[in-house]
Amino acid sequence: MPKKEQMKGPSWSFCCCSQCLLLSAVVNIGKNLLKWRHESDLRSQEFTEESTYGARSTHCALASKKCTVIGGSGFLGQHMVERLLERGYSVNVFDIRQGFENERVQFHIGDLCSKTDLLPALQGVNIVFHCASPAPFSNNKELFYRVNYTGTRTVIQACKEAGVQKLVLTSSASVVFEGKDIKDGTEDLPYAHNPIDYYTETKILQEKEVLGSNDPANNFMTVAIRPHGIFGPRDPQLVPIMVETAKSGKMKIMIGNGKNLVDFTYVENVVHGHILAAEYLQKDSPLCGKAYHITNDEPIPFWTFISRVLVGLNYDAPKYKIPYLLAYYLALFVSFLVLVVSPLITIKPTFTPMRVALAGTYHYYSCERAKKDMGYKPVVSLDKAIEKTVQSYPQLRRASQ
Ligand SMILES: NC(=O)C1=CN([C@@H]2O[C@H](COP(=O)(O)OP(=O)(O)OC[C@H]3O[C@@H](n4cnc5c(N)ncnc54)[C@H](OP(=O)(O)O)[C@@H]3O)[C@@H](O)[C@H]2O)C=CC1
Ligand SMILES: CC(C)=CCC[C@@H](C)[C@H]1CC[C@H]2C3=C(CC[C@]12C)[C@@]1(C)CCC(=O)C[C@@H]1CC3
Repeated sequence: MPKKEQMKGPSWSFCCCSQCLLLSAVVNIGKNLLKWRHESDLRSQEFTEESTYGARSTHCALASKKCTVIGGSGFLGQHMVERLLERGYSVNVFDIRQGFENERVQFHIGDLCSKTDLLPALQGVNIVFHCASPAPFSNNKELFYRVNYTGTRTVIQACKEAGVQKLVLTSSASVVFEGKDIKDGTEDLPYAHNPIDYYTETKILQEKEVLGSNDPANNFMTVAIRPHGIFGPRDPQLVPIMVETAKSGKMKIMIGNGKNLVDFTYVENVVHGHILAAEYLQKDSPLCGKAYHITNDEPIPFWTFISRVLVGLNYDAPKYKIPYLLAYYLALFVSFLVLVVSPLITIKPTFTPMRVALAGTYHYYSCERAKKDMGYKPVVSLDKAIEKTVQSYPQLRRASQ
């Protein structure tokens, strides 16, 4: 809407004959209209230029900017919150713990499996980002099922009850991965019949629930973002595990021939994909009820990525190679031994068939659908992302010997 002063009536000039008055009034109205039009063009230009979120986001961004990030204390969640605040959203965080301090954020601490806990965090909210999950390497099957599956059903019910219009789920590209090569996989690949672990099995159940609940006729729209291998500053998982493995001397051998391409996705790109999805998710948009891969769009050989991060932190890159199948059957054998001795002792092996599969196969995904439907383009290149990540972990850097 034009500002008040731009709406004010025409200003009268010195001659007071009726023709001059009329002429002057028309000229002034014309001038004011042109001025308003020009300023409103500038305003919308400014918005679309400052944002990388495309023209369609204008409507949504102006309509409602109140959101809740479920899992907002976690690695991805914290980055989501920071970017949303920068974009002018008002942000609630719902999480089982408070991961950081920020006076601009309203924290709601609770368990997402409880609707009573959830509802206060969803009042007056238009968009919910659901990026909470138990850690993928946990062995607790019951917890995965309870949080990822039944908990997500509770999130959906609570959203509907609170009148939330958009639900954006953080799923995972692994929902289609069965431990066999995937090259440039699209979202049309079927869900894995034999998911690599129980975490992935429950991510599949979760995604199906969220996409199945899409109901634009009743003003409830859902979309699932499938990132892969998220990394970046403050990640407690990927880089710390790599460094831990290197420190223990177990990072000397590459699994496979070292050529298998994999997606590693910088956290800011993942965040960008989520916000785009939320802003493009409209009643008539193709996003409704669909899944979208979000990657760096620069697949890299798994061992090249590992080596670049390790060398960046002053550790040695792995040098030796072991054939993939040999490593896989060895890991199967280790799992079998662990099972046999499990009544006597509990061992948590690091060398598991699932990890061998992740390290030795191709698994990279096409993000063409996200490019087409929401204008997605990574905002940070892989080179820059690795550089930023390495710099962000001074405490993990090996002192020069
Ligand atoms: N990291 C990766 O490479 C990938 C991750 N994803 C998905 O991205 C999402 C975010 O992952 P990431 O940021 O790495 O995970 P984090 O573990 O860092 O963050 C998840 C957050 O959710 C919280 N949480 C767990 N259970 C509950 C619960 N019952 N109620 C409320 N909050 C809960 C966690 O608390 P606490 O820490 O105490 O458990 C944590 O704060 C997840 O859905 C994951 O499946 C997808 C692809 C790749
Ligand atoms: C050889 C070695 C010790 C490598 C360390 C890197 C791994 C910790 C990561 C390499 C690929 C990553 C990955 C995930 C977790 C961390 C890695 C195994 C996920 C399983 C996280 C959750 C998902 O949704 C899928 C991810 C696939 C890739």
